[in-house]
Amino acid sequence: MLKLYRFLKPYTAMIIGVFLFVTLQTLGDLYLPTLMGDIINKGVMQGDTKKILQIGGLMLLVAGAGVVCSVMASLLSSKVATGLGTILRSRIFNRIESYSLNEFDKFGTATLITRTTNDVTQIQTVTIMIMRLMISAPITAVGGTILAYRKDRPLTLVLAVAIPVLAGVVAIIASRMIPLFKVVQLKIDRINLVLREKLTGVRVIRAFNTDERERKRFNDANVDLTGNYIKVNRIMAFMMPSIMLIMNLTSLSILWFGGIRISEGNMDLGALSSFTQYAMQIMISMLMLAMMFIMVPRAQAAAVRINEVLDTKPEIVDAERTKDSFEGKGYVEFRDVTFSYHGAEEPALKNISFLAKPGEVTAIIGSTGAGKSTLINLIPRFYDVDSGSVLIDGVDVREIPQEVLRKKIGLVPQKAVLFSGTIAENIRVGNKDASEDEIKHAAKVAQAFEFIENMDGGFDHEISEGGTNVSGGQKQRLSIARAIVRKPEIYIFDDSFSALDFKTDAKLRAALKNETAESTVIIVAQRVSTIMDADRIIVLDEGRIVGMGTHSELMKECGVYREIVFSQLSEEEIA
Ligand SMILES: Nc1ncnc2c1ncn2[C@@H]1O[C@H](COP(=O)(O)OP(=O)(O)OP(=O)(O)O)[C@@H](O)[C@H]1O
Repeated sequence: MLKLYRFLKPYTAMIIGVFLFVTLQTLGDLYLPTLMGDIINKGVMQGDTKKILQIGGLMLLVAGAGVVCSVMASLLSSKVATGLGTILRSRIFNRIESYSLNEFDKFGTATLITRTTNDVTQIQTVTIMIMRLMISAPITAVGGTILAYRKDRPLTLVLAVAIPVLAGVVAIIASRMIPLFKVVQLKIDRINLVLREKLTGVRVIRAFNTDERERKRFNDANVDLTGNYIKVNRIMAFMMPSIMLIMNLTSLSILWFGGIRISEGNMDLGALSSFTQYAMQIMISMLMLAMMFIMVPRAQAAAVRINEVLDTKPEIVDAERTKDSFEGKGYVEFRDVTFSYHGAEEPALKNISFLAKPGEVTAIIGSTGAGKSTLINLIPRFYDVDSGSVLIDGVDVREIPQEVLRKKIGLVPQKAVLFSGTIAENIRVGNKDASEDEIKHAAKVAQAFEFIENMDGGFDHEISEGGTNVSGGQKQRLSIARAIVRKPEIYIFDDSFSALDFKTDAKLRAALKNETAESTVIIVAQRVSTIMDADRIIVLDEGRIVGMGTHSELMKECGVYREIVFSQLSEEEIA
């Protein structure tokens, strides 16, 4: 956790302020029992009303000042802790933003959300606690003991017995509670995961009537977390009465032995009253310290999880020496590329070599799981190759700054993603400087103009979260318009026409032809009709290229291609 506290640097002055106010408040609190003793001895016992009012006034003043200090300390410590929370959240977010897909695969989204929200809140809460108690608890414990000792030496023996007993009980309880606290975060991760899947997959869940199964999954995770909290609270329930018992027994012993000492004339009533209060202050401060030691490991677990995110360096970073002078505009070349996902036994792509040129359409076809999307993902450098190289305009993608590389590419992913906001804003994601006319033109090419115009508000129509208020085909067309408005050198369509009917598919491809005349177009498709007239068709099978050429060439030479074609087209269409 200390590692995270390096982010507290901008708050140094405020932290010093917190420590100062807490110290003043604690000193005030320690002074009050002495004043109480004085009021009894010098005022009440002597029947001196003036003295009572005098000391009483001073007590009010000290208590009032204590309240002001406490309010100030609370205010400043809250500011520091929430400030730390803000810094941590933005650091985590920035780090996650820099992750390549490998790191996303490694963590999973549910835990990244818990780490950015819940774990940071843990750190925030404990930081306030630490700032308040780190100073006040030791001062109270030590100062209280000295002052109590000065009031009556032999009576301190009671404390010498009570404090170790209290410490022992708290240690036993803490040792049981800390492991339970440590697993809370993991259980919250689980709930987040189930909840996320349930919410994003609600249509499938309804369609397949798996509500019961999902409810059970959520209930299991929920009951598991509740069970954990119940265990914690059971221990807490045992802790409070035990501690109160020890504290009350201590008070009783002090009053008992103090009474004996008073009757023997060795102590006065004022000293006994002060001593009792000091004893309580000492014990409460020890309890607070114990609570801190219980809470810190929980925050420590959160800190470890946050540090894991912050310390995970993205595997894909810009090279120290990057190149941005290119020998062309849109050449994509794979040279003997082999790639495996982390932890996979077999490479997803093996010895892939081909060249896609500007002004040409290169299509990739193959059965599901053949490696088509994987191949596409290597072009914008979402993953790095194991061996071989992917070159854009003669430069290895690993040597091109990622921003420059991705500016060259207009990617339409397999699963169209829309963000909440207007249709125009969604298209503008492709090019933030696009004019209204450019957006309309892109929509026209993507065959989206008509349906957009028919919507309430047209281009200002609001897309709901996750794009649920547009159809699958509409989503795909908006996603295509987004790529077009970018005017990239390289277009990549990853199975982006699958949700379109044949007529719209054909119209869109015809309109695209003019738009992409000078660009390199790479199309992944399941439908042969979509790619039949491509300049080059690459046939992938189990991660290898098993055929490359035009439709007619492949019909003659490539068995796998023929098989795909025969399974989809009628004989007239083939001819
Ligand atoms: N993130 C990942 N981590 C591990 N393995 C993966 C990952 N993504 C894909 N794979 C595996 O890599 C292989 C190729 O997957 P890919 O998505 O490239 O196939 P595809 O040809 O695009 O299939 P489809 O047409 O069904 O989309 C598959 O065996 C798949 O299980």
